[in-house]
Amino acid sequence: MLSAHSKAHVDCVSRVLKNASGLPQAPVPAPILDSWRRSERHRLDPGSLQGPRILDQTLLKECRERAELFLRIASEEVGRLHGQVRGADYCVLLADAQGRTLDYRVDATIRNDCRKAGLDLGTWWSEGEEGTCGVATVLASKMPLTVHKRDHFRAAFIGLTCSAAPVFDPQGELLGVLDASAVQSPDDRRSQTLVRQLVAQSARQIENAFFMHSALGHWVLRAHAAPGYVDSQPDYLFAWDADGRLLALNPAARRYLRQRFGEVPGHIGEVFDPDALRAAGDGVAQPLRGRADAPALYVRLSAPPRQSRPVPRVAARGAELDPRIAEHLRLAVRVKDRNLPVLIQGETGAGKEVFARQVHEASARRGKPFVALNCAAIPDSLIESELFGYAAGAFTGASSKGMRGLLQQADGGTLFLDEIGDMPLTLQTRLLRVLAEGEVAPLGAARRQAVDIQVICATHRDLAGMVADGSFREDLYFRIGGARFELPPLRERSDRLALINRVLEEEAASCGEPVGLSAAALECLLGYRWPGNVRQLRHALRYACAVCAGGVIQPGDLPAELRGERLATGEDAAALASDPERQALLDALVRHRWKPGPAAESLGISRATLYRRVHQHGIEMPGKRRG
Ligand SMILES: Nc1ncnc2c1ncn2[C@@H]1O[C@H](COP(=O)(O)OP(=O)(O)OP(=O)(O)O)[C@@H](O)[C@H]1O
Repeated sequence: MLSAHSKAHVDCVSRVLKNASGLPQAPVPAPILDSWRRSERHRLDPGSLQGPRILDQTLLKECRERAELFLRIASEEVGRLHGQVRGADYCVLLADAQGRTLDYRVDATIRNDCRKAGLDLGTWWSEGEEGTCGVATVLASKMPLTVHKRDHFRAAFIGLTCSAAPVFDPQGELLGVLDASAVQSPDDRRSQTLVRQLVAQSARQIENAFFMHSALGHWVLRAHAAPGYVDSQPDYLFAWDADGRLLALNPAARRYLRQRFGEVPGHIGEVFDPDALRAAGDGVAQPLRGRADAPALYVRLSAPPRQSRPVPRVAARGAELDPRIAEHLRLAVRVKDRNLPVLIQGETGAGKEVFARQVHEASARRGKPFVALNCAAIPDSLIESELFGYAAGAFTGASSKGMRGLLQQADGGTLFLDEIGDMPLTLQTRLLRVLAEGEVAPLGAARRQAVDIQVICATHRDLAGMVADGSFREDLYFRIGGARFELPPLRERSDRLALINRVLEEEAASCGEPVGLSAAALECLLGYRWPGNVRQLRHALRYACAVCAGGVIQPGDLPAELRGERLATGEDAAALASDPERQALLDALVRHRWKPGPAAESLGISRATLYRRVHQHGIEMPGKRRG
């Protein structure tokens, strides 16, 4: 039975579609009206209250794997956008070119409301099925849009406001859609203008980061109509190979070329005069006039890095592990080998899963399966079948062969349950039974099956507090918390330098070429608070590897928040960087992997003098805790 509100919506859609050409002014913007017409052609029912389709876990995993590079490059910016809009209760979705939500950020406080309204990881937004909605309508129109409340075609979504923008790859293909949505918003569509602009800006940042990734190893021209923005926010990006063949363009550069040449030329020499290009070096941004009477743009040209470029290294791999973590590891292995469950607590991104894997690998069960489930990353409705599996034909839509659950897959090995605090109460009860009885009952199966598993759980939540407020079972809390280990946050770890090196090596390897860190960039990394811990470090270095030119990461290549904090503490980064004595000290320390003896020797000073100067210049030696 439709509510009066939904019924009014259905009447409005029918009236508008019948009379749109006769109305002096349609009540919705033209792109929305076009989408309503398409939705009608798809024979969708505007009165339908059904939520969107949701991918099953296997398909979601496959889609995420296929879009791995896109998700990896976009991740930093998706998080940044969420940081900007979460205060106003927006969630952020990143969908692929088919409209499947593959990355989703939402605050725990609004997660349930969003889920009820149809927003979740794995939701599949196609205009043919869901009608006019943020992601699908942007996929069809290929431009940033707000689909506000009753702009949606189906009544199921008329409470939502969705502002979305397309993301194109450097060859001009649509990669997906970035979207910020809220369950509650004022009725006036203009209230969403700012959010739409933020989303469009973030979509551009993802496109530019994607461009930089594709342009690795090639000539890159950054350009802007104003000289001051060439480095920080270039509007146009062009990349070409040694023969001048244009390989990658960001969408603005593609539009620029289409407007001036009618189509995209194949060679950079058709766009800019080669002599003028040669003159545009790597120094101050130069004005460069394009062919076809284009007005001059300010540009900076970056040459491809030389293959055998010397890369500054900062410390040996495998440097010491933080002693607290080493001790936790030793104890956790002993506890696990005595068949006691291990509970890992720590801030988000602190490396709880990495730690759990290390414990498994060092335990007697090494070589046996290690199976992980993140209870916060999949819908409640899927956790049950993921964990317990189901028998053939257990429910409508179930696979005819049935499915082995993770508990069975982990038989003989270790099951890692991440974000255990997000497990629904009903499943907590079933899990408790499995742990107590060592038997699992798949959905719809006639018989129970014996399983031999050791469990490691992790959470960043206050489980004791959840027990107190009744959202976590006390008996399960005691059963999984045989031994509890608190992982220190990255900012407190004494092995930060070694971690930075290890993660940089891994990220550079996935870019396919060596990348080094300048001393100033290293300082930014060492001095930052890292609220997102090692995950944030990884994303920051991934981003920096994608955007840095010349194979050495400079402070300007790091995400803005890392640079911002340094300035916010009152230090003037430019002044620091331009102090020659400080720079010489840092260079020597970095070159000698922070070993004071060799660094002092290379500078021709004693160790005592080196320490004094390091102190005078406020340089923090890695391995020392900040006071
Ligand atoms: N010791 C490490 N060496 C290299 N990378 C690490 C290390 N610890 C964590 N990471 C990286 O940091 C990211 C987050 O790690 P992990 O998933 O283990 O954190 P978590 O604490 O389980 O996160 P969450 O709280 O979101 O569940 C991953 O990309 C992982 O590769």
